[in-house]
Amino acid sequence: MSTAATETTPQDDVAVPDDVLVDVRGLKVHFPIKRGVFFDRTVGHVYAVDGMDMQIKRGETYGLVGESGCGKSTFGRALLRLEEPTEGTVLFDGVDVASLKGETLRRKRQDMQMVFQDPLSSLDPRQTVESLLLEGMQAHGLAKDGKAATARLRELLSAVGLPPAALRKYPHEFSGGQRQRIGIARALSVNPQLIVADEPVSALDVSVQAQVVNLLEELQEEFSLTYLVVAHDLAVVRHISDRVGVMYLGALVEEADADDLYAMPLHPYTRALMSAVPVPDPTTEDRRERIILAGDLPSPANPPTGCRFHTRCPWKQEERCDTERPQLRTIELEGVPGTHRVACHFAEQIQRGEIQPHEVDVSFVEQVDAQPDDATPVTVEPGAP
Ligand SMILES: Nc1ncnc2c1ncn2[C@@H]1O[C@H](COP(=O)(O)OP(=O)(O)OP(=O)(O)O)[C@@H](O)[C@H]1O
Repeated sequence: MSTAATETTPQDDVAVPDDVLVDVRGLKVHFPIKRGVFFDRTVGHVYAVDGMDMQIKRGETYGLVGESGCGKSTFGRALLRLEEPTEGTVLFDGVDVASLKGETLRRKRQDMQMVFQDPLSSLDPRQTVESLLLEGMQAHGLAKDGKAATARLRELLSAVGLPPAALRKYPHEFSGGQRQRIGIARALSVNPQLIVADEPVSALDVSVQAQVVNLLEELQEEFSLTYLVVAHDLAVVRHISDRVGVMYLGALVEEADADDLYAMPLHPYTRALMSAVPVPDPTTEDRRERIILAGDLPSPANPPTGCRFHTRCPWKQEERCDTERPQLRTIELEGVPGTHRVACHFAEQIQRGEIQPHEVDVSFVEQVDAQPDDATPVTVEPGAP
């Protein structure tokens, strides 16, 4: 397979194409670690997001995956300016979110909403569903007259598959799946363009997960929504996403159209993550290597030098991996023009099989449970035997 690569850096000064809703360049969110009696001494930083560079296109679903602690949630929150960026820019519809203040920021927030993992903790238990939904609408001047507001509330409930009687109830009176529907209705209530869904189904029973994923897909179609879905679960992300980004210790290591990424993972970390997901049809052709990663995720307060993944990488080569941090590069694979990006010095050689993994147990998975096409999401535990 022939490959060619072009270097891109987060700071490249290129115009944002019309089809891009969110353009993120060199985004960093570092949290100070405070010590001392009055917590007035900064003794270090947690490099939660450390150089994110990506675009989300209008109307697409971008799935962001990675292990717990890699910075996914912080990144999602920073897009909505719920976290202050330390460095870098987030352009939303051409406007630099970091430059907004007061009323302009509040108005922009109407276009960007968040759906959380645990609806119970994100919904005030003392408020009825009616009050929860009205709150955001009123804050943005969308529920001026009572009759129109009531009609809108009913419309929202119907959109998320809840009966009008739900309006008078409190969050604890609903099941987990229903509560997530309320959380989604609340996000929808202000007519956003972008919804950041942070682990939207991981707190739900497996049987309910697919229903909520299907609902998100239906709503996207109906309301022309753009989604960033943040999840540790590759199966959920695969099901719902047009494109997928894989995050490791604060930055993307790989990004591609979902089908391409799953068909041809190029980064060693993506390969390891994927190798832990059961295949739908474990025939001889579909057998694949299971890669066991050595060690835990390093602390984001003390990330490794060079390639962040080098301490666990089964393909690690010589010194360059220890000392030089690889940039995300566009890899042009035959038949897949220019949409696959990877941050690995040796991606092409690994892909061509010129470099083999070492010091790890790489074995073929003989037997995995067959999964139907709309497979139940599977929790990915990198490194699990
Ligand atoms: N407000 C904060 N102050 C200090 N450290 C923080 C803060 N928020 C997050 N962190 C740290 O930043 C790192 C990234 O956290 P984040 O929640 O973004 O990761 P994640 O990939 O979403 O993981 P999870 O799925 O467990 O939420 C973690 O080490 C976390 O402890």
